[in-house]
Amino acid sequence: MTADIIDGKAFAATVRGKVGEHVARLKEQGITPGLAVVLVGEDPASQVYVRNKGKQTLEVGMASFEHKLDASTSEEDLLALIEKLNADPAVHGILCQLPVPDHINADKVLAAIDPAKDVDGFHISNVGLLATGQKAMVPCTPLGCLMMLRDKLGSLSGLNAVVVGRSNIVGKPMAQLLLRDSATVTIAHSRTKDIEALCRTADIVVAAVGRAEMVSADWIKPGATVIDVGINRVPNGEKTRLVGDVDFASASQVAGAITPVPGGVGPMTIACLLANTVTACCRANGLAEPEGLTA
Ligand SMILES: Nc1nc(=O)c2c([nH]1)NC[C@@H]1CN(c3ccc(C(=O)N[C@@H](CCC(=O)O)C(=O)O)cc3)C=[N+]21
Repeated sequence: MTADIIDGKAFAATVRGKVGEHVARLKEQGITPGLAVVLVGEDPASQVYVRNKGKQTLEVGMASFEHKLDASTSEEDLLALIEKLNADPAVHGILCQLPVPDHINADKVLAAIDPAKDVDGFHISNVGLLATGQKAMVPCTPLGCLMMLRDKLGSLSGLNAVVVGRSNIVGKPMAQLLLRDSATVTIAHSRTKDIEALCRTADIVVAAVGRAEMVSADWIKPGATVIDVGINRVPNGEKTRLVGDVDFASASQVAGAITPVPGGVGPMTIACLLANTVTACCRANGLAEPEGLTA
C-alpha cells in the first residue's frame, strides 16, 4: 500500500483564499488587518519563513510591517519596539521570530507581546487559555496540522495520537489541540522507552523532534496518518535538500496518509499565521470570528 500524500501547499492556498475573502470584507468596513514581524539577527530558517510570509501577507490584502533588527540589538530596544507595536492600532498581529540571539531572554520577549496580538500563541496567557479550553490564539504550526487532520479523518474522537516531541512551539500545543478534539494523546520524547512500539499503536503520528528522517516505516501502524513537522536541511551532493523528521520513502509505504517535506506543514504554518491575524483583527474590532479559520 502507498499512502495518500496530503498536499499542504494546496490546502494552504485554500486557507489563504478564505483569509483573503475575510480581509476583503473587513476592508469594506474600513479595516485593514496588519501583521508585524520582528526578526533579530540572521537565523537561516527564520529568513526562509520571513521571505515567504511577507509576500503572502500582501497577497491576501493585509498590511505587512517588517522590522529587521541587527543581531546586536539590546533586549531593552527589542522590548521598546514591542511596546510600540502593542500600542499601534494598525497592528493586529505581532510575531517575533525565534530563536532570538543568546543575550536576549526569549521568555521575556514573548511575555511582552499583548496576548490579543500574539498570533504565534506563545504568550503564557494563550498557553493557559488553550490548556483550559478557552478562547485563545493558537500556535500556527499545530493549528495547521489540526486542520489537515480534520480534513483527512473527519472526527479525531477516540483515535490514538502520538506526538513525538515536547516543545512549547509544536509538541505541547499540538497535544492540547488533539485532546480538545477527543483523541487519546501521548507525548513521546528522547527519554521515552520503546518509542517505536509506542508509535506503532498510533492512528495519528505527529513528528516534531527536529531530527532528520528519524521516524521510519517500522514506527508506523499500517494505515496511520502521519504529519511531519520537521524542517531539516541535509547535505545533498554539492548542495543541500530539505527533509522532515519522517523517513518519507519508507513511511509512505505503510501509512494511510502522510504530509511531505517540503509542501506539507510548512505552507500551512504560514497560512495559519495569516488566519490568526484576521482572527485577532476581528476580535479587536468586536466582530464575528472568521469561520473555518480557528481551532
Ligand atoms: N516566532 C516564530 N514562529 C514561527 O512559526 C517560526 C519561527 N518563529 N522561527 C522559525 C520557524 C521556521 N518556520 C517555518 C515556517 C514555514 C516554512 C515553510 O514554508 N517551508 C516550506 C519550504 C521552504 C523552502 O523551500 O525552504 C515547506 O515546508 O514547504 C519553513 C519554516 C516558522 N518558524
